[in-house]
Amino acid sequence: MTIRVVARIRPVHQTELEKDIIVKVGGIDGEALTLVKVPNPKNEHEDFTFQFSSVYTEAAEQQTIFNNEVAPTIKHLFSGFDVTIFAYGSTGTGKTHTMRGGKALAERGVIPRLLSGIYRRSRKLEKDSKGQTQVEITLSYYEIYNDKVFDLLEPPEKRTMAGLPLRDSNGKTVVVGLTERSCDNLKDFEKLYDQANVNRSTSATKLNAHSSRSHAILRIGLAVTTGDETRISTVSAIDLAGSEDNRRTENGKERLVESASINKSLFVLAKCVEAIGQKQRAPYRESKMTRILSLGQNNGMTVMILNLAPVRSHHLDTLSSLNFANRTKRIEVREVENEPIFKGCSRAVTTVTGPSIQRQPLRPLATAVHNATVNAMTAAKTGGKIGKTFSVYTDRARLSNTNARANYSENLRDSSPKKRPSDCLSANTARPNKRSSPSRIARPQPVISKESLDEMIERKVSDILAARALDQSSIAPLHEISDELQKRLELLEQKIESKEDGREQGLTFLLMAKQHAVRGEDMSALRMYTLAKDYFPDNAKLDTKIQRLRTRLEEKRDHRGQEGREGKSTDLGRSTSVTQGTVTKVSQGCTEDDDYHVAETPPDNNNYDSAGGFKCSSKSKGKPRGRPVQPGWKVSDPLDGKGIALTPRTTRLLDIVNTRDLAQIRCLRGIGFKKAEAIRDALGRDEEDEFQGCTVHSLAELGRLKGVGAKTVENMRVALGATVGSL
Ligand SMILES: Nc1ncnc2c1ncn2[C@@H]1O[C@H](COP(=O)(O)OP(=O)(O)OP(=O)(O)O)[C@@H](O)[C@H]1O
Repeated sequence: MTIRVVARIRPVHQTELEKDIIVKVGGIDGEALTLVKVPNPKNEHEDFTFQFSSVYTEAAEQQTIFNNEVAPTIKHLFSGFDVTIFAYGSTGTGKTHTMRGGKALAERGVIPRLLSGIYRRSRKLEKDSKGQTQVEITLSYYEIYNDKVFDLLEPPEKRTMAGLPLRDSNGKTVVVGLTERSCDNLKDFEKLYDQANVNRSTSATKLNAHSSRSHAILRIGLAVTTGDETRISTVSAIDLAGSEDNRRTENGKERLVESASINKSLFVLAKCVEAIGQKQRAPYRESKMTRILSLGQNNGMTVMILNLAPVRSHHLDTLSSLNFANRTKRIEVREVENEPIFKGCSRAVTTVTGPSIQRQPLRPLATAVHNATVNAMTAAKTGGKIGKTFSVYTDRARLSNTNARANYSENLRDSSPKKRPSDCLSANTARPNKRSSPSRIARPQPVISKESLDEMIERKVSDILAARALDQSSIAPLHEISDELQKRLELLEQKIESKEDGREQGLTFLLMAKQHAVRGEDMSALRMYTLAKDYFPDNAKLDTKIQRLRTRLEEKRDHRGQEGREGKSTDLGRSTSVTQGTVTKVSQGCTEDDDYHVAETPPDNNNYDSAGGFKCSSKSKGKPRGRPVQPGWKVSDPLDGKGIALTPRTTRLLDIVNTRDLAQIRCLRGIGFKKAEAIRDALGRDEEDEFQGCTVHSLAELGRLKGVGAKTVENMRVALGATVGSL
């Protein structure tokens, strides 16, 4: 199913003239309105024609738009599908009017009507099930203003300069720290919504007296619980800010900054749509709005309402919007409903259906009608002065659209919950068992030279990896592959994947080593180089570096030892013992700037608790510093475990990690929900549980946990510096 795009043309304003109307609408063969026609700015006698699922004129009422475009999605929302409804258009075209509308009953926009529909259905469901089914509705509402996210359910005084951060969680972008309010009835909703809208950034511009200066996103969470099964789905109703031509707005400085931010995010959105159309990687991360909207990535249903002004003064903006919408309508969205959550079900289920599976593949509708009127295209391209090109729909398109609305309802009916992520899982994740294909077995084996075999393998591997990156399910079936080829293919694929992972990790260690070395932190640099060695075992240059650092550290230690014996500079009380493959360090006075501190004496048994855990010398004397190494935990790093004293900062970091408490771990810098879960799972949920939970004793051990890595460790550690600084 593709994104449903419908166009709505607003009435002419009092300040505008009827004679300036340039936007015309039509239908194919006199059927429902689906066409928008706008003259070519270079040649008024020629029209650009665009086709959408539905087109609404200025006469269309709020109720009609809701009934036709939004009401049908409510049923699917209750079946566990996510729904996204967003209004797009340049400034003053009626986006806020469509989404929010006025206070009078007839003027109410899509959002209040949607809520009304949801409450009505909830009550019916609860009543019909005689209370067996319970529905909980929650709301969050926020705006993206100057590329910063602000909670609209909180008063503006509570805003921080930086706004709220975004995180990726289970394939969805979430706003961290957003208020979520439970809302039981329409009255409460309206109160909350009205209050929140007061908090929204709006200003008067020359083009709109109440121009939205931000993108506003209302998220309605629905949890339908029957017995021990809960189905969660979300509607996102988004009122985007409108693009502005600042030659016409005469915006002042502040408005210009806002405008630049709005235009930039809309530009990124257009780039995303363009990239999806060309099967390229979409630059979602270039703007917060595109990350949140995740056009083409979010499962479920997406409806875009394209708002247009009918008059000439908006001519270029109208064409630009139409062109954008024309591309958007080709984006496919996957109809996958959210998996139900069962009481007592472990989180591991969600990791299995993680981002790579839930995320939407970025590909255009292969069979989409390409709307291009050759004449119009040529005119637009050769136009010269107008720096915009338009790909335009032709009236003679073969697409039969006899009853667009009926088709839509049909589509929705077809998309009833037939696919569940878990059902799709095997299709998406399991590699096709090519050997079991009878056709393949029956086929005579082709005679292939070794060279061409190698070439075929490499090509196939790149194809598969590329396809996997885009969409697991889109891996093309492999034809005509012999058993031998298949075997080699799998081996090579494994090799490439593990090599890539390792290389990347090794390079990260090298980079960090260099950074430490530049800052003169020889001990840390040595540690990072030693870690990198595992990944580049034959690198002679690396050996030299490690050796040089060891020598330097030994010299320093000797120098300090000498100073100590001479009674000088004993305040730091540092010494280092560096032996082949092992750096032994014990802290006398743990400071903040270095993780590795040395004691005047080599480590002895006093530095360990009875179970082999670490005890900090001096400062934390008597306090056990580590926990016993649990069975199953492998300490292989020469720099780990015994002999290393930890700074307060490192200790704090390890303590947090060892709590296995997701909330605490998530507070660490660079750790989102997914990473926190990975860490917790790597350690075992609970020390007592069946995983035989283990404990992390050093940064190196932490860095080796799945999904962590040295860079993340360093980030967490550095960020903790401020909080433990006083220790
Ligand atoms: N279908 C419509 N019927 C009646 N009035 C409309 C309609 N669409 C828009 N308007 C009016 O046009 C004006 C501009 O609309 P609105 O503020 O919704 O535009 P917008 O696209 O949200 O603009 P911005 O991007 O600047 O926020 C408002 O006064 C609104 O009431």
